[in-house]
Amino acid sequence: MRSVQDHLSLVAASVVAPKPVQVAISEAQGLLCAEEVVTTEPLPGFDQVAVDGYAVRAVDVALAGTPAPAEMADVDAGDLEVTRPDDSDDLVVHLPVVGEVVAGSRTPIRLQPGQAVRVSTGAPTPTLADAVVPLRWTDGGAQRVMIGHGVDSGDYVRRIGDDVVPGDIAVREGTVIGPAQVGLLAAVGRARVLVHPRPRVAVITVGDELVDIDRVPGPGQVFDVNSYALAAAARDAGADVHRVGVAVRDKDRLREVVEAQLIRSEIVVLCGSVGGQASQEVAEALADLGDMEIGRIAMHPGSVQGFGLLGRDEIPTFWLPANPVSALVTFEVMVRPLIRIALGKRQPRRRTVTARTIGPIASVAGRTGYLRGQLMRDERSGEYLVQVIGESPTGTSHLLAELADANCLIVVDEDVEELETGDRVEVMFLAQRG
Ligand SMILES: Nc1nc2c(c(=O)[nH]1)N[C@H]1C(S)=C(S)[C@@H](COP(=O)(O)OP(=O)(O)OC[C@H]3O[C@@H](n4cnc5c(N)ncnc54)[C@H](O)[C@@H]3O)O[C@H]1N2
Ligand code: MOO
Repeated sequence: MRSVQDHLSLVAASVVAPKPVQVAISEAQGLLCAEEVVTTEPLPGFDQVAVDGYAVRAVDVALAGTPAPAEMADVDAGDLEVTRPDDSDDLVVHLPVVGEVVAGSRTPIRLQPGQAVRVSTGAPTPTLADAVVPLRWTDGGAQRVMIGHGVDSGDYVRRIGDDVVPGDIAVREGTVIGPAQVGLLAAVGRARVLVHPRPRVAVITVGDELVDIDRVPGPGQVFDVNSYALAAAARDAGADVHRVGVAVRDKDRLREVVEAQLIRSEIVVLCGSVGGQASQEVAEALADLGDMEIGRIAMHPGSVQGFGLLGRDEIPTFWLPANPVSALVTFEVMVRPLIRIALGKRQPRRRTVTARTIGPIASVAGRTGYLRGQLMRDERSGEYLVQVIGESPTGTSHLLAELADANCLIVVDEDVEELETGDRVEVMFLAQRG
């Protein structure tokens, strides 16, 4: 019997990541960037107004909002006036408003000393203006504006290159492209980006008793659960999935179905009939396509598994055991990491933590156990606690509802048969629920 680690090393060595491709940035979400996206233009691309208000020279409004001297005469320097309103001890500055610039305006406006320009957020800053007085500190005047509060040079102005300057890396190679990265790509004018594409995964189920969910099962027949569940697991891992569904077991027809998937996939997953009588027939169908090795892996559930490099392009092809829990657990342990490697992920494995058991756990000696569990956190100590779902470690691989209740897999070492309450054990997170 081969150990999980040895089998995993063998299958992982076989994966060939698809070549990076250019995709539209709207298609890039969730994928890994395969290039250093170097900015060629500054961002913002020009000095911009950051708030609705009046563009001014800060020196012209320096007195606004300052206490009036005890004795003062109104200052009138050309069009600029400084006065003290009757109802206040503080000075205000009055400036002529010589124009208006809105966002998107193409005609540059020049401001002379002692003038103001009405501006809106995103508008190009008028030449010579070095600050904007927000509307709320003014009377909103159209011909002349009264300003009750001074600003410093640079206030409420976004400088060219504030965000990124030419030569900056907007998105690094290896970064997962999320909403902010998509935004940055658009901001620097990139319509397309080089990414690691999703590996294509085909899922085929085999079994005489299987019918698709759009049919009514006859006596002894069951719905094909696994092609749906495995397709969902592959998609969850990041693959581009083709769910073939139930294939007939006839040797020639099955070979054709598998062959058709080998030329359009990076990974093929077959599920069903690997352990029992029917396996011979499936094995014969696959024999023409390459060596499929069927053996026992030291894990439970899901010890019987097949793996081979099939077709002209030696496509990693898994043959997974069909009990629904075994199918999903073997996918989790063996196939998911391959999909993650093909995606370019640095960390292909699920996050694991050490947890303390809150009850005894039985496992099968000589095999690594992947048991359904409920992971919790002790509110006071912050420590992880874990409870196994179900009692028996064997004969329960059909209990899919138990897996649906689990939020983790408890990973029990090969040489451990019994964990006692309070023992420490490794736990693998499954997807977060709720
Ligand atoms: N001769 C042996 N028989 C079996 C062994 C063994 O070692 N030697 N191991 C048993 C264990 S444990 C498992 S797990 C399975 C291995 O998987 P198979 O692929 O051979 O399983 P099947 O016999 O095809 O099906 C098992 C079980 O699962 C149901 N099933 C099958 N496909 C689907 C599907 N797509 N959706 C839902 N349910 C499915 C099937 O009806 C059976 O009840 O083999 C044992 N036998
Ligand atoms: O090998 Mo089976 O997957 O234990 O139920």
